[in-house]
Amino acid sequence: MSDSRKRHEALLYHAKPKPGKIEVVPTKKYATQHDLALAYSPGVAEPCLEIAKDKNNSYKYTSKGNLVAVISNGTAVLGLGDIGPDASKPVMEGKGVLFKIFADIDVFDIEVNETDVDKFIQIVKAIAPTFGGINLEDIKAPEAFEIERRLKAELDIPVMHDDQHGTAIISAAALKNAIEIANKDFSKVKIVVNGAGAAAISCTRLYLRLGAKTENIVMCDSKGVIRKDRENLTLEKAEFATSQDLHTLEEAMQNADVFIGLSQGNVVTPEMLLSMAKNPIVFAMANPVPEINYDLAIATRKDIIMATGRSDHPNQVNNVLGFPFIFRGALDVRATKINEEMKMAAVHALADLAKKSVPEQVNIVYDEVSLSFGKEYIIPKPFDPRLIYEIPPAIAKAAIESGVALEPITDWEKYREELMERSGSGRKEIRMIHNRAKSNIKRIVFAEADYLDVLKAAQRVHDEKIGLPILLGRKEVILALKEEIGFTADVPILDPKTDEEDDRRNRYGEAYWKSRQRKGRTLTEAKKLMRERNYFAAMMVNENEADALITGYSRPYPSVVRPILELIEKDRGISRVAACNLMITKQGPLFLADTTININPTAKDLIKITQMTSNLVKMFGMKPNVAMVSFSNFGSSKSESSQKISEAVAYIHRNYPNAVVDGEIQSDFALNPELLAKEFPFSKLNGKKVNVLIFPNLEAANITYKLFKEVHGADSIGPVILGLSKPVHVLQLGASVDEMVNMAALAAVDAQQREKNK
Ligand SMILES: NC(=O)C1=CN([C@@H]2O[C@H](COP(=O)(O)OP(=O)(O)OC[C@H]3O[C@@H](n4cnc5c(N)ncnc54)[C@H](OP(=O)(O)O)[C@@H]3O)[C@@H](O)[C@H]2O)C=CC1
Ligand SMILES: CC(=O)C(=O)O
Ligand SMILES: [Mg+2]
Repeated sequence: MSDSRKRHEALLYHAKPKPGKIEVVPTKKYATQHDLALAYSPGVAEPCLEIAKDKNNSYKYTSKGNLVAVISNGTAVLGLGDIGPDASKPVMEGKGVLFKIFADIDVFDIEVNETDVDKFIQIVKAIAPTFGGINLEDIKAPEAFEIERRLKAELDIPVMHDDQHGTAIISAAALKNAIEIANKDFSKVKIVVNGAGAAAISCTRLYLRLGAKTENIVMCDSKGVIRKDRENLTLEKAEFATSQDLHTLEEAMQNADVFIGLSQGNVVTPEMLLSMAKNPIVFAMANPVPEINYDLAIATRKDIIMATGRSDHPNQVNNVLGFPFIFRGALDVRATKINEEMKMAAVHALADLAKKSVPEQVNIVYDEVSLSFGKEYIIPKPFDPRLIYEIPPAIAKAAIESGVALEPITDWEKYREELMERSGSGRKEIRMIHNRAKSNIKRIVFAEADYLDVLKAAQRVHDEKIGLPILLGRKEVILALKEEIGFTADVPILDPKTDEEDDRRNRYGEAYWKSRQRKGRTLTEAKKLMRERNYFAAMMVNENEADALITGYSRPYPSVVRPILELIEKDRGISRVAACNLMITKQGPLFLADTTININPTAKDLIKITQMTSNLVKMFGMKPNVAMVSFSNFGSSKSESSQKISEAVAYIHRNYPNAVVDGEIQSDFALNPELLAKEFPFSKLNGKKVNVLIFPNLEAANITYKLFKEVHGADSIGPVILGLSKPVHVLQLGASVDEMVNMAALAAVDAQQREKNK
């Protein structure tokens, strides 16, 4: 995209459909006069009086505890310099967005027209009662140092100058990892820091705490190398003044191992990079234009480890990875400060996270095949969903241990769950299934492991200890893909077509033939069929050589379901199988059936589908509340489809009077308790939260589940086949890695359950 297109797009993004990026949203009901009498006068007086008695009550009755002020005077806005408070507002709104989306923290952005240090401090102190924390942003050095130091001392809520400490934490974590990858030693690396402002000084101080040596550091400002013989140095610059006979950045860069840029765009040349030591580490962090362009840098040196502050290249070293999570941890224990211990805990947590295997959704967001720790992935990506539950606990723990937490956490598991919920990545039900799968590891065959996404799912199942994957498919392809994605674990790989599997094929073929000999199959045919992956995999489960099977990623659903139904017996008492999808919606989990198997079920089929789905719901630890949906309500239409539903409902009511099942009912009545109570108070669903929808036919069910997925972005598990005697599940063609992992977890729990019921 051309520069003028980019500029136009950025302006349009900020201007339309509403100017700006953030708005205030009420968190309480405000629909009726009664609601307003609580929200405002007279009801509001009560919390006011409670807070007047004890100001700590503001954490109980107001949004203070989750509200952070992002405050700037616009004197050092990104690398744009002193552009003033008005012009800084888009950046401050942007920080507000990042606080919210990454850590569910609410923000008021406050742009202050004041450069005098005393007055600025006075203003911040005066507004501090509103907030649970204060994030100072884009305030230039040296004023930023005094402002932060005094506010920290004089306020009892966490105060952090993001450009100093957010940047220091992230860049220190990234540098720690880069040094490890480059096989260098923190105590020996020669570091050039370009810039001697708020960010540069704090970053360098933190590197010293990680083992860097003052004598190995050369710092430059806009006038060149900061030497001891320079006059009128600020205290902070004097801390890093060198006695080496160096004058320019160009001289300083010679043989340097590390370049840290926190200055201005385009001040580093390719020649300077070429003069650096072997395997140089270059963090060009000025925003929006780095000290040297990313592409130019990597074209100049093949051995470079390169990072910028931008999101459009690998290795984004930017404080966005820090401030949301640092404040989250601090607010959650009501820390009075953000201290050195908390910062160090964040450094190590971030550095360690980069070494763990990366969730698929991160690969998807960043359009990567497989991110893994190395030169182009030295630090986690901001959209990594693990940040919210890995970083704040580390910070909260450090706050508690260092004695600055007013409300220490004791139940860490619960806290982790809460953090997951905040990001929306929690999905309680899915986590519950994952956790249960982990409690008793089962062997899961992935019948199409020679497909990249299937292999990635198997890798996650292995790494997250959800199950023990057995990989089926073309062995050489699996081995090559395993190497590509860094799946190093030694797990079984079976190729049903090769001679190596002769033995198994013969055994499986014979067992299959025995069960089908009166249905027209010959032994030769049966053995030949075992070359086909789905037959082979299903027989593995039948013969108890695997506990569960996941297949269907690469072929149309019917062509996979057919052999499965031929090979796997139905459960006792089941004449027809069905399929259910669990959708994780904003209103909670919803089980939909039959989404993929019975095109036009009869009343009898609907009864069975309801029973099997209810059993699945119970497997998730929930009570089924079943609405049998239609286009009509309780007999309002005499159509064939409405009548078959009402027939099924009548049967269930007669034979299972305690089951919470009702219909036929329209889906809006089923899902809206107030509407239901008003119009159909007699319904068994009255006062219940419906979590199962049984549809009159496959068309309606299938369309609905796909609409949920596409329009609402609802996560799903399924289609789960109901009614088979073994945990065998067929994916929809092209299922995502997440869907496959969820399905594998469910299959494992299914296997555990059957083991228990034996
Ligand atoms: N990636 C990230 O997460 C972050 C990046 N940054 C970036 O770091 C830069 C500095 O921000 P911040 O510290 O807050 O600002 P400050 O205003 O506090 O400091 C700016 C510093 O840059 C120096 N400088 C300016 N031009 C040059 C030059 N040509 N060569 C060497 N030094 C120069 C100034 O020198 P002098 O002292 O002589 O005026 C000053 O020391 C900005 O580009 C900002 O975008 C900042 C925070 C986070
Ligand atoms: C990222 C940031 O805070 C800055 O560049 O100022
Ligand atoms: Mg900043």
